[in-house]
Amino acid sequence: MCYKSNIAEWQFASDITDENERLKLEQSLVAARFEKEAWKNITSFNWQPFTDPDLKRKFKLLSVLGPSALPEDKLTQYRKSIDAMEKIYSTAKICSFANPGDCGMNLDPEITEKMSKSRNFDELKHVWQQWHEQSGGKMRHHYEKFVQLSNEAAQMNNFSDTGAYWLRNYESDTFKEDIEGLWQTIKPFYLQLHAYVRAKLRAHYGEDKVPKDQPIPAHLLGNMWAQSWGNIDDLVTPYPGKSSIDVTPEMLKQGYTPKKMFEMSEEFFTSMGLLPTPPEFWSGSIIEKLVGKEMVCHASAWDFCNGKDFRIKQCTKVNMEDFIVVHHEMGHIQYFLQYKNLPLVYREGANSGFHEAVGDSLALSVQTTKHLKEIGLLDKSTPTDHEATINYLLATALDKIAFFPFAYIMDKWRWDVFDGSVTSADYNCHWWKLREEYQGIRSPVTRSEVDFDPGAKYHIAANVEYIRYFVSFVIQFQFYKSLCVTAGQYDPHNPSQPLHECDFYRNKEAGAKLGAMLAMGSSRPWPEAMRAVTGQDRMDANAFREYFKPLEVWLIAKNKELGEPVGWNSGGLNCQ
Ligand SMILES: C=C(C[SeH])C(=O)N1CCC[C@H]1C(=O)O
Ligand SMILES: [Zn+2]
Repeated sequence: MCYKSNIAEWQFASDITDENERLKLEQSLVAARFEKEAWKNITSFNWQPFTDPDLKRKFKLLSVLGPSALPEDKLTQYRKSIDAMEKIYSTAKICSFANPGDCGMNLDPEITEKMSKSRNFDELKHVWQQWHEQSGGKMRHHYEKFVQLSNEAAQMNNFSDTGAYWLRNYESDTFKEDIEGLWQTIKPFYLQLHAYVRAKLRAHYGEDKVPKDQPIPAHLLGNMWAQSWGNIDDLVTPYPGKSSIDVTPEMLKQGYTPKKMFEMSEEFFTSMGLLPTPPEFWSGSIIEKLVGKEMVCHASAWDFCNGKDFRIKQCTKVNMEDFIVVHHEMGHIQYFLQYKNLPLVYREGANSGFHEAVGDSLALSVQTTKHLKEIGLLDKSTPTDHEATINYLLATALDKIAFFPFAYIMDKWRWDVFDGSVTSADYNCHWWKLREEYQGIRSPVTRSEVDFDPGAKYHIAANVEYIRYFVSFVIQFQFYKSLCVTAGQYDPHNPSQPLHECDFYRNKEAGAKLGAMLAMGSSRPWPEAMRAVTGQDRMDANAFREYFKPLEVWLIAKNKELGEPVGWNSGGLNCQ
């Protein structure tokens, strides 16, 4: 709900001190008292029989109080458990592999950089294990407390558990089935990508390190959580030297700064007739890691609900990966701007996945060879023949396809924990069971229930629901395809205009269509917002499959040629 972003939270997130933690807690208790009063007013009305759809929707959305339903002592414990985990995560440090005396490596930027760039099997294993030990390994008891209190709050709101409370956002009785159906559509393609990447990793690290028919060791994918594999594109690119969308070297050569990255992103939005950011955005945001302070570096966008104060906090590095994240965060800001005049209760995304999809939909246009040439980050002579296309689609697939099983298990694991089918005795075993079954990856070191590896990921430490990103990675291709058709940049019957080359930069019609949907906020059920952009009223993986079709054909043929088995033998993890 809009009023959740407030100054005390911002202060703690941008300057982690005991005093700021105390003030944040104090502020959240004040907010809880207000919410409880408002909730008592709302629920004193017999609103279910109301006939005015808009009034009824407002009462429906406001009639769920959330964790503030807890008595103050329990709410305090609930907040303290989450704040403690977020603080552990955001301040955790490890010692360097190469220089064991250097024990000041932070996740952002040192550890992330190492996981992305190192090709040393043992160094990657060291960094991976140390991070999991210093982050998740220090949180288990906080998480156990959080689960108990969060479920208590959910039940006070008439939900069976926290998972059910989270799913109300999607307003669908078949949501879990719909997600499973989308995963079944995407899974065959994921298995092909997994097989190909495993073959390439085996070629680099050797059969003993990356066995043919086994899950891939989790520390070799260029990312701490193996959620996006784009950073190992150099190891897996099909046609080396042909072309690469990683324009980081050119960004550095041209002296790009985080400020320039944000200004370029804003210009992409305004080129489509979308809204510019107000002065408060530039004066209030933190777009580089602060020196001499501990801060939450995980990127976030903030709406202070006064119609003019909107901010981003991001420890931006000058590279292509962060250039995409900048667009992701600016997509949140654009949504805030578009719905800022709606009643507070409607200042949300149509559902949480919509909010995550806005920036990514535009980033798909920004990253095209066509657009990168347009803004001078790619040489005009860069080829766009079939081999270049396969290189481009594979690099994109390393981020967009690899992500699905990770996003799915982030909440499958929590749904299972919240509904009680997994107890704390099996937290870690169940995590690795899902990681192996869905992602086909395995821990590089032996794990036990001394460890708490889920806590090594921000969204579990900070209690941020995650299936929103799974939804986003499906619908962003529906939005992208529809905006491309509107902009006359894609015609399914014209092979000279493939979907993946579409760039709707400066197209006002596409901007108007997207802006109109964003301005709806959460005032209408999300299928109506979906229809406003795509004409469809459901999530549909076909746009995604259409985008990657040339690559899927190529991967199937390549894996056959390599004699690479598709899939893996599961290690038969038996949790208690
Ligand atoms: C960039 C953000 C802030 Se909303 C983020 O958390 N994302 C964006 C993609 C997936 C997820 C992650 O980093 O795990
Ligand atoms: Zn986001």
